[in-house]
Amino acid sequence: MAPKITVLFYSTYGTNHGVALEAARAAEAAGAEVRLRRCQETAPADVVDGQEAWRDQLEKTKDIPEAKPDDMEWADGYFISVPTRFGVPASQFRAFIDTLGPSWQSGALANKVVTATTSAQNPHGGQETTIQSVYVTAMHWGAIIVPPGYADPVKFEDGGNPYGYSCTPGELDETGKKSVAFQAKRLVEYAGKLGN
Ligand SMILES: Cc1cc2nc3c(=O)[nH]c(=O)nc-3n(C[C@H](O)[C@H](O)[C@H](O)COP(=O)(O)O)c2cc1C
Repeated sequence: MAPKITVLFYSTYGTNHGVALEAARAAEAAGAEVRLRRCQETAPADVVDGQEAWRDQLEKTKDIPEAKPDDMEWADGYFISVPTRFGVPASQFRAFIDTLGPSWQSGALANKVVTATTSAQNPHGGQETTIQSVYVTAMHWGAIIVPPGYADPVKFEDGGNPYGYSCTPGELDETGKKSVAFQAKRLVEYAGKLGN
């Protein structure tokens, strides 16, 4: 059976949306069944509407289904991409995560493979801590974390974050896409090995 992967993202301005699209493409190419899901926008409508770039991004992704607990229960693995906010994941991601209490309690989140990516305005503005924060939550679920490490030569060209691909806005170039694809393929590979 094809491994089932949920690509879960939140994106205010499009960077993590771009990463999620690459991840979904690569996971499918690696043989997975993929659900691409976005975290619901929780910022007040007047705040979103007050920024053209934010409003445009929300409009652009309106046809991507919002993530539901079933998307997490269904999958064998998660590819998570979220922006850095003051060194940790955006609250829109956390708001979704906070709906997962019953799924966790029933044991439905255990034994999944997880990998994460992020973006931040500054290369040292919290990319590593954001990804690690996602992994801390994954550990509470009993997940198996699948970081890229330096297990592919592309990791010596993409900025070299071993926890997960990370970039600044506008930086997702061909090398970045190769890195995201490697990370997604590795996730699918390990989902398959575990055979949940
Ligand atoms: C409230 C807020 C907090 C942010 N905190 C950080 C930060 O701690 N470090 C940093 O480098 N960038 C920070 N940024 C910039 C975001 O990380 C950047 O906009 C994001 O990575 C873009 O991703 P997106 O295009 O998917 O929305 C912050 C942005 C906002 C709006």
